[in-house]
This record gives sequence, C-alpha cells and structure tokens, in this order.
Amino acid sequence: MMLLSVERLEIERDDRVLFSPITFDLLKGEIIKITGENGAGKSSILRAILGFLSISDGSIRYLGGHSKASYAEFLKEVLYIGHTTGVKDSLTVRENLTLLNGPLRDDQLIKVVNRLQLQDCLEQLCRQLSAGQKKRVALASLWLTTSSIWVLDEPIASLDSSGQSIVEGALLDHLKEGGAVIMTTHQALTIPHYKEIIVR
Ligand SMILES: Nc1ncnc2c1ncn2[C@@H]1O[C@H](COP(=O)(O)OP(=O)(O)OP(=O)(O)O)[C@@H](O)[C@H]1O
Repeated sequence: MMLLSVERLEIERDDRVLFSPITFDLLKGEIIKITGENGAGKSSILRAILGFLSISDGSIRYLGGHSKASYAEFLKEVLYIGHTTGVKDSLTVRENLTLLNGPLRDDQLIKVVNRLQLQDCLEQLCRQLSAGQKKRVALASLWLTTSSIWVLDEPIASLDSSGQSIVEGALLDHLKEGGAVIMTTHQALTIPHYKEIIVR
C-alpha cells in the first residue's frame, strides 16, 4: 500500500533552493533512509512531509491522494520524533515518558526503561542526563506507540552501538508488523533492506 508519494520535491529557505528535486514512494513494510551533508535539507524534507513547511515545487501525495482528507488520515498514523527530542529538562524520566506517551501501566514502564537501560534514572530530572540518555527517553515511544508510520529525525544520533542495535531492532519489528519508517541519519544502518535517498 502506498503511504506517501513524493515527486520532484523542492524546498526553498531564505530564497535558496536546498537540493535537487527528490522523488520517492514510501510503502507499507518499508524503511527510507534520508542521508546527506549537514544543512542539505533532510529535516526540512521531514517537516514538509508532515505539512509543517511549504514546498516550492513538486508534490506530496498521502495514502494515494492529494486531498486534505488523505493528509489528515496520514497524519493520524504518524509518530514523529524530532531532532531535538521534545524531552523536558525540568521533568523526570518517568514524567517525560508519561507526558510523551500518555499514562503508562507499571509493567509497560518497567519493560521500556529496562530495554533502554534507563531503569536507574527513572526518578532523575532529564537535565541531569547525557544526550544519549535523553535520546533514549524520546525513543521510548517506539515501543509504546500504536502509530504505523514513523517519521524519525536522526533517531540514532548520540546513541552508542548498543543503543543503535536496540533502535534498529524496534525498526525491524515495526516493519514485520506492517509499519513503515522514514528517517534521517548520517550513520550506516546494519538492517538488511532499506531505500536510501541522498539529498544534495
Ligand atoms: N527555521 C529556519 N529558517 C530558515 N532557514 C532554515 C531554518 N531551519 C533550517 N534552515 C536552513 O535550511 C537548510 C536545511 O536545513 P535542515 O535542517 O533541513 O538540514 P539537514 O540536512 O537536516 O541538516 P543536519 O544534517 O545538520 O541536521 C540549512 O541551510 C538551514 O540553514
């Protein structure tokens, strides 16, 4: 099933065209990795797909359609984790997890913090965490969401190799369940199949 169809997309910022036109489709069960130099426009592409940034040329079709209704249906299925994570420094890990994911049962909470090796900092303020630990707090949503389309901006930046494997495991499980992922990264992925879009 076609989730997203991007055709000859162009984006301008401050009257400057960021990259050569980009075309790709995102299907159910697929991962798209967007790569390219710093400032090439990777995050801008994700923001445009979410409808938060105007495009200057080309088109983005959602669930096979151009209508507002198909965009709205698409958005309902999206989990977006941005570059800056959305984790609040003044709240504890437990409080952030609740704020980002809604009320959690104790067993859900314990399972996800153990998986992400955050069990020892559950009651700590997030301002006391390292960049990688904060990233893990934001990424907990990968195990808690019911959204089928994951839009992830640099999900493995700041993670060590065990963190990267944990996240790649979540991506693979998500694909097996029929989900789809579009993500930016500078890192090499170790998962077997994905489409790569190079922005330049
Ligand atoms: N809010 C903004 N207003 C105007 N220009 C912006 C804004 N945010 C980013 N830009 C510009 O748009 C260009 C693309 O930025 P973008 O964040 O999409 O790049 P990126 O490929 O994701 O970079 P990185 O790898 O460093 O995260 C950059 O040249 C940047 O200066």
